[in-house]
Parts: sequence; C-alpha cells; structure tokens
Amino acid sequence: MKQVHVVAGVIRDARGRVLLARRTEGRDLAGLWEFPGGKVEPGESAEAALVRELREELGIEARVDAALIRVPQRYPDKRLLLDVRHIRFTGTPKGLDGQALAWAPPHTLAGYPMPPADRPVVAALLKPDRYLVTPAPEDDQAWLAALARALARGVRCVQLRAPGLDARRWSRLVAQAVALCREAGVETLLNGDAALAGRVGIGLHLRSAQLHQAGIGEAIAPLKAAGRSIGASCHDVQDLLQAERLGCDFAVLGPLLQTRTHPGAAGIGWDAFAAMRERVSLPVHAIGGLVSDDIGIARAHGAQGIAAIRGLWDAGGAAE
Ligand SMILES: Nc1nc2c([nH]c(=O)n2[C@H]2C[C@H](O)[C@@H](COP(=O)(O)OP(=O)(O)OP(=O)(O)O)O2)c(=O)[nH]1
Ligand SMILES: [Mg+2]
Repeated sequence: MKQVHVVAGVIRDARGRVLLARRTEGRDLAGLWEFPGGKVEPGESAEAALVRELREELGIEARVDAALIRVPQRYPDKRLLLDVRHIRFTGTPKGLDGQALAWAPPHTLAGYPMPPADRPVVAALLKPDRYLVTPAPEDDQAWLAALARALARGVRCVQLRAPGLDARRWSRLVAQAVALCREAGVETLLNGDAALAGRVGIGLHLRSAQLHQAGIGEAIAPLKAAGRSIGASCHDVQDLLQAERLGCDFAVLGPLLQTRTHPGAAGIGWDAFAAMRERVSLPVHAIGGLVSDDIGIARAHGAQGIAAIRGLWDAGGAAE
C-alpha cells in the first residue's frame, strides 16, 4: 500500500480561532473539513512542504512552529502520516483553490465533519495529554491526599481504579474522590463498574475483557446518552476496533514498556503502537512504564499522550 506523508498546520487568529479548509469536489474525502496543508514532495523537508502548501493554498507566509501530533492512519487506498504543526503567519488566508474556509472556535472543532486522521488531531488540541490511573489504596486518607496532590500538579483526567478492594469501602472512596475531581473541574472515569459510574455521575473506563462481553453496548448506552466519557483498555487491534465500534471516546493501548504491574509482559514499543493506532480513528493514550517526559515521543507516534499509575501519581514521576 502506498505511503503518503502529509503536513498540515494549526493556524490561529488573534481570537484563538482555528482555520479549517473544506476539501473541494473531485478529490478524495471531498466536502470534509481539514487543517490546511498537503503532501510532502520527494526530497522536500516537512517544514518546506508546509510553507509551500500554505503559500499555494492560502497565500500566506508561514513560519513552522512546534509539533502538535503525527498521526499514522490507514485509509482504503493508502497509509497516511498526518504531521501537524503549529503555525505563525503573515498575510490574510484566502481559499486560492476555491476551497471554503472557516475560522472555528476551538470548542466547535469536533462539530466539523473531518477525515478519520483528524479526530486524534482535534483531541490533541482539546483534550488532556495525561490520564492518571489510580493505584489501589492502602490507607484511604493518604490515597485521597495523593489524589488531591496529583490534581494540584495539573492532571486533568483521572481513572478511579482499585482492583480487589472491598465493594462498600470502594464506593465510599469513589464518592469522596469524585467530589475532589469535580471541585478541580477534572474529567473522571470509573474502572469497570457501569452501575456505580451511573450512580455517581461520572464516565466509565472499560477493561479489555469487557469490550467483548455480550450486552456491553446496552450497558454503556445510558452513560453515553448522559454525555459521560467512555474509555477502553486495549492490548491489540481487535480491542481497538471493538472500542471504536462501541463508540468509545478514547482508548488506552499498551503495555508500551515493561512495567512493575505487568512484570511478565514485554512492552510493545513505539513502532508497534503506531502500527496499531493507524487502524482506528480514536484518540489513543499509550500506557506502560511512561512518565510525563514521554509525552513528546508519544505524540510523535500518534498518541494522545500517556496514561500511567506510578508515573503520574507520585510527584517524582518514577515509572510504574
Ligand atoms: N491537508 C490535510 N490533508 C488531510 C488532513 N486529514 C487527512 O486525512 N488528510 C488527507 C487527505 C488527503 O488524502 C491527503 C492530503 O492530500 P491532498 O490531495 O490534499 O494533497 P495536496 O494538498 O498536496 O494536493 P494535491 O495537489 O496532491 O491534490 O491527506 C488534514 O487535516 N489536512
Ligand atoms: Mg492540500
């Protein structure tokens, strides 16, 4: 299958709105909205290609800034690498190829119909790049205090998880944790228990085994209808495809490196992560031995960011 490297820019106006262009008729993915850009030509650098494309398509002079994400995505006819950079520019963007343009306030981006590779790009712009998974508590008060410290350090998305804990103790603790997370305005998901997630009004994180259970679609339907987030733990392409079929908001894929919590399992590594990621259009966090310093390499392989227990729970950020 042919491999195409496409560079695209996140172009913002003074009000922070993001420029989208509508793909014209007679091309693949016509009518969908995209980040302006195009194919890297043989022998051309990604930066030079992006400057050229933005001059040709929009008539602006661009300066290529930081990388946002590189999304490997498989289409029916090709394997795409969508390499998205932040842009500074001079001039006024115009649709020089006859394409419609729109300045989209960031919170409206998800409402534009876009190609599959763009869903992880929009998530990278809007959603947290770190997903804290709690360790099982030994002392409940110490656990709540550690959660509060993680929130204070800037964690914006949390999965409450405590395998094997007594059910009554856990539901009391969940209620207290949810109160802390609500106060911090942090998105919260509960591992595995749809009924309890529904009662306390938070999202649900599906275990990989749950993904394939009969009736799982019906079990998560009320949470989805209430606008709650659904995440999913995935270990292979079948898990990812099923998470996408179920309408999950994001997935977590790993283990990336060898970890203390899964000592026997060898990590899959970044190349295998990218090769699995390209089969779905979901935002996918990498998990397994990762710390905040790994967010850059994660984004370079198409990840939304990192999910971690130890790596995000302790201030030191030691790998789990
Ligand atoms: N520019 C851009 N292309 C995207 C995005 N998302 C996405 O899937 N693509 C795909 C659509 C196309 O298959 C490919 C870009 O190819 P293209 O045909 O637009 O390339 P180009 O601008 O060099 O145009 P052309 O002269 O080759 O027609 O990448 C995106 O956000 N921006
Ligand atoms: Mg183009």
